[in-house]
Parts: sequence; structure tokens; C-alpha cells
Amino acid sequence: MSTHIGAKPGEIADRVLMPGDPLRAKWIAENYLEDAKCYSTVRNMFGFTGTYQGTRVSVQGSGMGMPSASIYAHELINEYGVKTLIRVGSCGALAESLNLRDVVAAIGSSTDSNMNRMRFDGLIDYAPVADFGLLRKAVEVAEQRGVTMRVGPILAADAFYTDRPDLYDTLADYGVLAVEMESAALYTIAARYQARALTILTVSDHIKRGEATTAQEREQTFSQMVEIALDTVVAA
Ligand SMILES: O=P(O)(O)O[C@H]1O[C@H](CO)[C@@H](O)[C@H]1O
Ligand SMILES: O=c1cc[nH]c(=O)[nH]1
Repeated sequence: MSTHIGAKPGEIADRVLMPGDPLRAKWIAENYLEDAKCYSTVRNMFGFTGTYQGTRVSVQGSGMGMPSASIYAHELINEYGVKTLIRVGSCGALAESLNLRDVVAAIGSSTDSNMNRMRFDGLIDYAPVADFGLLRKAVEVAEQRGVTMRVGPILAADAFYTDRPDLYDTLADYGVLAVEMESAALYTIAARYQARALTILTVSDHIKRGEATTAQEREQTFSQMVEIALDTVVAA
């Protein structure tokens, strides 16, 4: 058992899907994994291991925000030997061209978090990026499935409710597609400990248009993203 994950050694697969929402983890395990077994209920941040197309896969909730997601990514990699992590999250669209339920893969993640400034003594603006092999595979899988998946940079924000919507407009001018709250930390921790990471998102909100999906939809209906992530993680 690690501090925040109640699994015994060997109970977590070396490839993991990471939704922020622990109930999305449960939904994925119940709907996509065979012989899924819950290995952790610590803090109700559920984790499950089962098989997908014959390959062992785990699904671990990571909570909201980079401090929480960092704990799970760190423990999965360093205490359970996880090598491949694909975040499956929701996001707010910044790009006008995106619509609710569109799927986005994050090639890189800008952030307003202070975590990496602390890591690099404020001297380097580190650029957290996706693993190229995972991203390439996800693009292939999306094409095979006939899903239009936008690939581009995103923002990992500390705050869900921002006081600076003007900055979102500026980021959109620079090609940033969407905002979520974990990817920069996930990419950084994976790089630091020689693991591979990718973030795939579904647009749950459109920031400019004020459109939003429901909590139930965020938990249970983002199947295209989950299927792309599962096909990618087993091929990795
Ligand atoms: O749907 P999840 O994976 O939790 O991701 C997004 O949703 C949460 C905010 O509602 C944040 O965690 C954000 O990154
Ligand atoms: O971080 C997030 C996630 C979903 N929707 C948003 O607007 N922001």
C-alpha cells in the first residue's frame, strides 16, 4: 500500500488510465474492463484493474488539480512500477472551432501552476509535453475509429473559476485549444521518472459560448475518448 493508494504490490497494471473523477474510473472499469477488481477505495479515489482485449489495464481516479494528480502519478510510477499513463479528462474549450463533446489530445501543456517554477528555481519555463509514441498511436487509433481528434496545446490551470478570462482569449490567440487542471503535472512527473504520459480530453464546457454538459454526462458518456485511450494504452 502506498500512502494514497490501497493496492498491494502487483495489483496495478503497468498501464493506467487516469480520469480526474473517481466515478468515471468506476464507469470505465464496469463498462470496458473484463474481470475488473477494485484495488483501492482510499479517500474514495477508486482504482480498478481488469483486462481490455486480453491486456491488463488499471484505471485510477486522480482528483481535481495538479497537487492531487501529482500524488497519484508519483505513487503509481514510483511505488507500483507504472510505465504508461493516459489521462482521460474533461476540459473547457478555448478555441471557437471546438464544440461540446469534441475529443482533444494535448501535445503540450502550458500552466499557471507554480509547481514547475519551484522545481526549476524560477529560472526555466519547462515545457511539459506528451510522449510522442503514445500521441502518434492515439492519432492512428482515432483515425481508425473515424473520430476527429484535435491535437494541440492546452492550458493546465490551478483554478476552475478564473478571474482572468482575458488570459484565456490571449491563449486562444496563441493556438491553445482548451483548459483543464492536471496535464502539466502529469507530463512533468512522467518525464522525471522515465514513464510515458498522454492526456486525452472531451470538451465538457465551451468557455466563450457558456455551454456545459451535466455532471452525469461528465461521469458516464465520454466513450469516444475512453475507447481511444484504451486502444492506445494496450498497443503501447
Ligand atoms: O474531468 P476531470 O478528469 O476531473 O478533468 C477536469 O474536470 C475537473 C474540473 O471540473 C478538473 O479535474 C479538470 O481537469
Ligand atoms: O478545467 C476544466 C475542466 C472542464 N471544464 C472547464 O471549463 N475547465
